[in-house]
Amino acid sequence: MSKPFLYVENLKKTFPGARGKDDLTVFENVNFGIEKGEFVCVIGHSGCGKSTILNVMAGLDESSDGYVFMDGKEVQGTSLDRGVVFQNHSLLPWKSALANVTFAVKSKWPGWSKEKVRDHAMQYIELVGLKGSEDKRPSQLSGGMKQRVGIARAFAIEPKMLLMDEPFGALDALTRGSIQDELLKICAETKQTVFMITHDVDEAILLSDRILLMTNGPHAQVAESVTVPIDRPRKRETLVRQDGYYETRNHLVDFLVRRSKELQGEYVQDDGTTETETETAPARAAAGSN
Ligand SMILES: Nc1ncnc2c1ncn2[C@@H]1O[C@H](COP(=O)(O)OP(=O)(O)OP(=O)(O)O)[C@@H](O)[C@H]1O
Repeated sequence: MSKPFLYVENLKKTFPGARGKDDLTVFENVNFGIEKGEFVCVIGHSGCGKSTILNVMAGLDESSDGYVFMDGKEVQGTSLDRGVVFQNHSLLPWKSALANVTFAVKSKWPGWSKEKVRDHAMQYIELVGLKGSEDKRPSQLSGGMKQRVGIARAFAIEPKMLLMDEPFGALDALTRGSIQDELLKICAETKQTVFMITHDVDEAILLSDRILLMTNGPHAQVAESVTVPIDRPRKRETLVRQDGYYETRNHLVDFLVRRSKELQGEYVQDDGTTETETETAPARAAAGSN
C-alpha cells in the first residue's frame, strides 16, 4: 500500500522533568496520515500535545521518537513547503499588510520581479477580503483582519502543507464565522492540504474531511480518525440540517466528554481494541491506516 502524502509514525514527545521531577511523556505511538488535498482537524483536551505535534510537523520542534514524512522526505527543520498559521497571527508590526505577504513571497521565489511578487501577494490579499486595507500596518487592523493577513501570507507561498494552530481561537463569533467561510472558499479553489488544531467541534465538522481524536495526556494518542460524512460544498447556515451532522457531532462530543479520559494511557490498536500500557506495546505501523 502506498504511503499518504504526509505521515506521522510512532511519534513520541517527552519533556525532561523540572528539578528532580519525573520526565513528562506528553504523547506516544502517534500515527496518522494525510492525503494531498485533504483537510484534517485534530481535537483533544488541553495538554494532550496537539501544538507540540503541529510544531514537530512544521519542523519547529523535534520529537523524542518516531518521525514525520512529507512528500517522501523526512521533515527536518522548517521549510517554505510548510506554511504555519498561529492564533496570535505573528505579523511583522512595522510592515503593511501587503508587505507582510510580499516578504514571504520574496523568500519563496527570490528570482521574481518586484511587480510579479506584488501581483501574486495582492491576489491573496483579495482572496481573504482585504483589498483596500493592504497599506495598513497590523496596529491599524482588527484582530480578524490581522488573522486574514496571516492566512493570506500562508496561502501565498503555496505550501505543500498548511498547518494551523487554533487560527480563529482569539476571534469573536461573527468574525470567526466569516473567516471560516473564506477558508472553505479558498481551500475549494486551491485544493490546499491542511492540518488544523481546533477546540470547536462545529468548526471541525464544517471544515474537515477527517477529524483525529486524541486521548487525554500524558501518554496521549490518536484514538480515532472520523470521516465527516457531509457533502461539499458546505455552508455554515445549513450545516446542522445536513445528513450526518448530528451523528458526527454526538460522536465527537461523547469522545471528548467520556472516552478521551477512559482511553487515556491505553494503546489504541488498528481494530479499535485497547491494551493497557503494562501489556506489550504494539508497534502500530499505522501511517496510512486512517
Ligand atoms: N517546552 C516545554 N517544556 C516542558 N513541557 C512542555 C513544553 N512545551 C509543552 N509542554 C507540556 O506539554 C504538554 C502538551 O502541550 P501542548 O501545548 O502541545 O498541548 P495542547 O494539546 O496543544 O494544549 P492546548 O489545547 O491547551 O493548546 C503540556 O502539558 C505542556 O505543559
